[in-house]
Amino acid sequence: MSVLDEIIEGVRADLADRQREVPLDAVKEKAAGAPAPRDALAALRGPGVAVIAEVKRSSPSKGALAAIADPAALARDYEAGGAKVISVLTERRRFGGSLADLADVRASVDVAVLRKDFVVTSYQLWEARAAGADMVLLIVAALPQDALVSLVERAESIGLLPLVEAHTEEEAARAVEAGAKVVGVNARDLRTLKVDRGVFARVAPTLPKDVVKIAESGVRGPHDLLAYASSGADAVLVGESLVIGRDPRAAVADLVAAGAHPALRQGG
Ligand SMILES: O=C(O)c1ccccc1NCC(=O)[C@H](O)[C@H](O)COP(=O)(O)O
Repeated sequence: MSVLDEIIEGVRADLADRQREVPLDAVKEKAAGAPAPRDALAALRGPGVAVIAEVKRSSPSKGALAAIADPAALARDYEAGGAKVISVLTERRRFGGSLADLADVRASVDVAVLRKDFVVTSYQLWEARAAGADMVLLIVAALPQDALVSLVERAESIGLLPLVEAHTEEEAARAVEAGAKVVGVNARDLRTLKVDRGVFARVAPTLPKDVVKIAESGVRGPHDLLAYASSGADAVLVGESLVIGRDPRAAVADLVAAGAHPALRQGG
């Protein structure tokens, strides 16, 4: 069994518990009362290379990273540094996250918020919207194509912008076929956890021009952002290097400054 399979097994078990406790209609009712979605697509299409900063306590590859007692305070620091979107890992067993973290973050910042999890059913989309999420991650490797297509459609229909994640050219083609407007290319192979920063340069050029391209994982500082930008990244998604550093606000600001360099893309 791969790491991804193991994670999804745990996600399904936790999901079954929540579905027993809270019927879908109750989640939908909560989603109806959630604040209107923020325009994440416009934020990502703006000038420069956007920074998506992640709230990440732990990971299967590194174990415990940072305690993060107050995710909302961390998110405010990220926003003050210039992050365009805040990503919140809501998976509990391996990442130490929760939907409560996401709701706290969403109530504390003015930028869009991404639910980063292992979504396998539309119930999780409704949960995301009910907690205030504006974007949701869908991982191609975790979903058969018919499920991916229907989750992309359902996400959009309830006001969530799907970020569809690929790791290979074949997965990127599946993301586009499923109708993704935003595709993330993850340098981390979720089956083996190996990080290869060269993956983005191989996969991103196969994506259509109008698709927003996000380079995920392995950003240690501005030099990695610049390398991804030179291969066509519209945005980078950064977790570990921000949460383990001493000054997350300054670390984001350094990335944002690098991404605003006039030699890089200017949006549109
Ligand atoms: O981070 C992991 O070890 C991991 C393992 C298995 C599935 C997903 C995993 N991470 C999710 C992510 O994609 C990253 O949190 C995100 O891209 C940020 O990456 P990084 O900046 O390298 O923390």
